[in-house]
Amino acid sequence: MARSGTLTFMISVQGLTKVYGKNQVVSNLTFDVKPGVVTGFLGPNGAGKSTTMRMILGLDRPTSGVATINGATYQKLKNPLTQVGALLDAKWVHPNRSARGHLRWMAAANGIPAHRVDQVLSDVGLTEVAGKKAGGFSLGMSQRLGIAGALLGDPGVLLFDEPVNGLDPEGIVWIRQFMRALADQGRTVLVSSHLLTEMSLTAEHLIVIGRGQLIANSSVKDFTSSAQVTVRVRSPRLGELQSALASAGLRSVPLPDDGTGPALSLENVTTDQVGDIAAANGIGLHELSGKTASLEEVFMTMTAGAVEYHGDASMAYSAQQQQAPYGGPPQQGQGQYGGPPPGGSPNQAPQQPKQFGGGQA
Ligand SMILES: Nc1ncnc2c1ncn2[C@@H]1O[C@H](COP(=O)(O)OP(=O)(O)OP(=O)(O)O)[C@@H](O)[C@H]1O
Repeated sequence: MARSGTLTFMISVQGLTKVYGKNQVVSNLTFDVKPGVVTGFLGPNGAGKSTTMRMILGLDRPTSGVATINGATYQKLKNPLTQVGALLDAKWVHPNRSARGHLRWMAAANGIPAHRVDQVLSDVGLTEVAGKKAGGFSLGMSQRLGIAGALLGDPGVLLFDEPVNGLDPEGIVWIRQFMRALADQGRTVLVSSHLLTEMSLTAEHLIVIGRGQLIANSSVKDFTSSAQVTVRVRSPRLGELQSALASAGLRSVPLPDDGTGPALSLENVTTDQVGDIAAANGIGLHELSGKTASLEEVFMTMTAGAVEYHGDASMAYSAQQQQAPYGGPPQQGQGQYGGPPPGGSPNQAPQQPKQFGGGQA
């Protein structure tokens, strides 16, 4: 929980930088992630989200800067799984181990009481398939199992890397609601995604990065209201209208005739302004329309030029991800997931996660 009366944030990133060879993949990132809201960590593919999360979790060493959880680096946390949980790769699980067996192993390796296993299985709706081999789980079930693992130590801080990737609509809604419930309990929840629309439905706050650099750190509301409005106007007296608009200080650009006749386009003005100027000059209009950029258009504009295309480096990264998984010693068989789910995906309604006891921070 937040430390009342202090400004201690649950996750704090200060000047975090990571260089691989000649590539600076995370550049001087500074931000805090606060409890009680879902914070979206947004950026195009290759922007550096996973690398940042891995540095926060002590899995990658920063080239410079520091990331802390509850005021300490991951390495210095006492009983780390009781302070922070993470889902980095849902398929990271021994395929021949049952869901319950996997969690029992994790609990035993981290000194967590065994009774937590059935609690978190119930929280994520996997009780009925707890005895089935995790290797046969659907992606949605695997994500639930990964989330159960992250919750095992009842931590106040949670990180989820692209948790909705590849999920069906039902699974996406479930995860969205579950994340919000976790935040409502006072936890700090950082969720990465490359999809702004998805994040705008899940998160209240956004940290946006492109090419490893901070692009925005704002509420979803502020971020999305920065969407640009484009006004399109047609008139039989277009030349006169353009002059009148220019006299009023509004710059317009002629649009090619799309079959409806020549038109003008204006940015960052309202249809009211254009209509008033036309009326004041006695110019009739045949069309006056405003179009707000979609969220994805805003995102694309903001991160333009910041999209990293994966080359050989991504292969190096995949190889590295096969190393020690988060939360315990390495397991065999990582990435060998396959086969149909044994009992289909658990269709039950999302349950509220167990009330967060707090007290860790
Ligand atoms: N171990 C590594 N060695 C070399 N380059 C790496 C390594 N890990 C990551 N990178 C590179 O760092 C950049 C950022 O990768 P990262 O996975 O952090 O981005 P991301 O925002 O999480 O994107 P994605 O969603 O595609 O994984 C990419 O260019 C990636 O290839």
